[in-house]
Amino acid sequence: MSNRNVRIVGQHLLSDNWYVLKKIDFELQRRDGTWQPQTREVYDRGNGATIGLYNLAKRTVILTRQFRIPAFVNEHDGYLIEAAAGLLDNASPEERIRAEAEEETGYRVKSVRKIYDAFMSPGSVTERLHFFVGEYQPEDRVNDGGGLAEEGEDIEVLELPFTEALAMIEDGRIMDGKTIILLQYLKALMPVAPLMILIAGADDEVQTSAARLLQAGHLPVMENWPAQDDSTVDTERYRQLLLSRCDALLRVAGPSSKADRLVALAEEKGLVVYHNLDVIPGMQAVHF
Ligand SMILES: Nc1nc2c(ncn2[C@@H]2O[C@H](COP(=O)(O)OP(=O)(O)O[C@H]3O[C@H](CO)[C@@H](O)[C@H](O)[C@@H]3O)[C@@H](O)[C@H]2O)c(=O)[nH]1
Ligand SMILES: [Mg+2]
Repeated sequence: MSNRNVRIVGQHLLSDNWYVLKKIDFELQRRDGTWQPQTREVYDRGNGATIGLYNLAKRTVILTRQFRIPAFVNEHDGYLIEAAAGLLDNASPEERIRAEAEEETGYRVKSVRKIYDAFMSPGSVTERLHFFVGEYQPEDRVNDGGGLAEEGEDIEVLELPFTEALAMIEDGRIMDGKTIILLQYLKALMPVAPLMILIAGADDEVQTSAARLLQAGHLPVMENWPAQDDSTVDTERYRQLLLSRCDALLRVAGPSSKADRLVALAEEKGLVVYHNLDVIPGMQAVHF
C-alpha cells in the first residue's frame, strides 16, 4: 500500500529464526509538513484467524486453555484461556479457521461468519487477525481437539456457560485480547440480561410456562388487560406497546384468537416467536 506521507529508507533483517523481525528506517511527514526520520522494529509472523464458537440453546461457548511463554515471562502463569485461533499459513481465512477450530477444539462447525479484521498490536506486529463467529452443535464434535502434539500444542478444551466466560473477563481469568473481543461481540447474539418474554395462549399453559421462565431467570409478561369490554380502551395499541418492549413472544398451546393476533403482530415486528418453551435460551440444563 502506498502513502505519500511515508518514505521507506531502508530495511534490515534482525532475525528470521522462526518468524521475521526487521528494523525499518523511514521518514514520516508530520502534520506540520516537516519530514522526520524514524526507526522501528517490526515483527512479521503472518496473518491469523480466530473464532467465537457458541451454542444458542445451551448458551455456552467453547474456549481453549494452553501455555503461552510470552505471557509467562510477563507476570502470568502462562496458561491462557483463548478462543480457537491460528496462523493462516497461506490458506484463506475461512478455510484456515474451520481447520483450526477442528484441530484445537474438535468441533467441525457447519457455518462460520466473518465479522471483522483487526490489528492486535499495531505498534510492533504486522499481523491482521480475521475474526469469525460460528454456532456449534454437540453433534459437531468429531474428535477431542487438543492441537498438534508434534508442534508442541497441548490444548485443553473448555465448554463454559456464556455468563461464566463474561465473569472470567471481569475477574481476570480471561486476559487474551481476541477472546475478550469475541465474547463482547457474542453478547449481541446471546443477550445475557433476562429475556422479557410475552406469553400468549390458554390460561393454564400460560401460568406453568411463566413459572418455568421465571425459574430460568427470564421475565415472563402476561397480556391480561383488566377491562376487556371497555370499548374506550385501545387494546390493539396496548399489545403493540407490549410487543415493542418484549424480546420475544411465547405462544403456548390452546386455542385463543387473542394469542393468534399477538403472534401475527409479533411476526410483523420481526420478533422471535417461540412455540416451544424448551428452545428458549437458558431453558436447557448446561452440561460440561
Ligand atoms: N519451534 C517453534 N514453534 C513456534 C514458534 N512460534 C510459534 N510456534 C508454533 O507454531 C504454531 C502456531 O500455532 P497456531 O495455532 O497456528 O497459532 P497460534 O500461536 O495459536 O496463534 C494464534 O493466536 C495468537 C495469539 O493470540 C495470534 O497472534 C495468532 O494470530 C493466532 O490467532 C504453534 O504450534 C506454535 O507452538 C517458534 O518460535 N518456534
Ligand atoms: Mg492456535
